[in-house]
Order: sequence, then structure tokens, then C-alpha cells
Amino acid sequence: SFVSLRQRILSAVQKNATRGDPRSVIRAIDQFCSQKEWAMNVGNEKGCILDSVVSEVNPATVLELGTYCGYSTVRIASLLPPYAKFITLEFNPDFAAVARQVIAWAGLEDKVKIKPCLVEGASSDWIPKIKEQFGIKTFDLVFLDHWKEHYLSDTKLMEECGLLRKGSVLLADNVICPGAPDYVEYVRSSPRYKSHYFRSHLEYTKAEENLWYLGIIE
Ligand SMILES: O=C(NC/C=C/[C@H]1O[C@@H](n2cnc3c(NCCO)ncnc32)[C@H](O)[C@@H]1O)c1cc(-c2ccc(F)cc2)cc(O)c1O
Ligand SMILES: [Mg+2]
Repeated sequence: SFVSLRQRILSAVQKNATRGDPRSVIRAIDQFCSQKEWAMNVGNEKGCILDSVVSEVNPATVLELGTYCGYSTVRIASLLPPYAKFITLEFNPDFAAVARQVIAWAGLEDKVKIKPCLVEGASSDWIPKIKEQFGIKTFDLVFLDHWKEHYLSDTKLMEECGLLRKGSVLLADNVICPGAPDYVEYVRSSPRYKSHYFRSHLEYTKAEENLWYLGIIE
């Protein structure tokens, strides 16, 4: 029967990665996607930039929009302090199911490392409920990697719900390719944000891409 790409990614993890070793899970997915089939994980080049931002911000609270297969979820979670709270939102049940197994294989469940909380649902539904449901006041770091046409509406929603504070950092994937032009326009013209591009390449390719770092300054 037909085996979906997400299932082939999961199989590659279960076959090639060591249980309980997040770095081997990341390596297994990157090897599969660079040697066998492209997939829209943030990848290793942008992943190293993501790692450096997570390490520098050292966030106590993190929100990820768009879990997909859990690649960036594992990357981020493996760098967080044990007390950190990490919410990742995914509204496609099939992707959520694969991501749960990838996260479990990385052993982030039982390790002292934090267990990312994968919430199956739409960001537009869940962002307004996060404060009450998870006892989170504001996010120190938000990683945007879901549908690009929702970057702007979800950022405005996070602002309206009081989830962002002075010093919060938003890190957005794919502002060039596929692109999020309305989002770029809004944030660049807003006095609230200080923005910075990390030049990189589209995952597993040589195409120009950026990770866009946004610091909230007021
Ligand atoms: O399209 C890309 N990413 C989308 C990710 C979607 C994931 O996020 C989930 N999702 C979406 N919206 C929401 C939502 N909320 C929505 C409204 O509430 N709430 C919760 N979950 C959501 C989906 O179910 C997926 O799991 C992309 C493309 C290329 C690309 C580049 C070049 C090419 F040629 C082709 C492709 C490269 C990349 O790095 C990319 O990230
Ligand atoms: Mg992406």
C-alpha cells in the first residue's frame, strides 16, 4: 500500500536513529531528506542558526507554530533547560501522529530534558487559549514555520492576546521562499520590532533563504 512521505521520514528515524538520542534523530531526517526525498524540515543549515538563537535566548517559554514531523521540535527541545515550557501547535492529525513518534524516539519524553507539549489544533483557535490552558504569561521565543499566509494574522493574534512582551523573540522560517511578504512589510514598518536576517539556504538546496529574527523592543 502507499506509504506517505511522513511515514518514510518516521521509518528513517526508527531505522537509523538511536532511541533517546535527539541529535541522531536530526541526523537521520537530514540524511533522508538530502539523499532520498526533499521535505520541508527547517534542515541543518538553518537548524544551526535556530540552535544558536535558542541557546542565546535560553527561553523558559517557547511556542512553535507548525510541528510538521517534529524535526525543529526535537532541535529546540533538546536545547531547553528542564524547567522550560514548550508548546508546539499542529492541526494536521497525520503530521501530529508522526511528530509524536519522532519526539518519543528522541527520548524527550523521559529525559530530564523537557517534553514538548504537542497540541493538535489550529493556531488561530489555540493562541487565545494558551494563557489559561497552560499557565503561560508570555513567550520568550516563538518559531513560525506553519502556513506562510498565517504568519501575520497569528503574530497580530499573539500581540492581542498579550503573549508577547518587550524582549520576546520571534524567529520566522521561509520569509523569502515560499515567502511571507505581508508579514515582512508589517514588521519592518512597525516601531515595535527590531528585525534581523540570518542569511542561509532553503533546506537541502542551494537556493537563497533567510531565517528572520525579530526582537520585540517595546
Ligand atoms: O509551506 C511550508 N511550510 C508550511 C508548514 C505547514 C505545517 O504546519 C501545519 N500548519 C499550518 N497552518 C497551521 C495552523 N494554523 C493555520 C491557521 O490557523 N495551526 C497549526 N498547524 C498549522 C501544517 O499542517 C504543516 O504541518 C514550507 C514550504 C517550503 C517550500 C519551499 C520551496 C518549495 F519549492 C516548496 C516548499 C519550505 C519550508 O521550510 C516550509 O516551511
Ligand atoms: Mg519552513
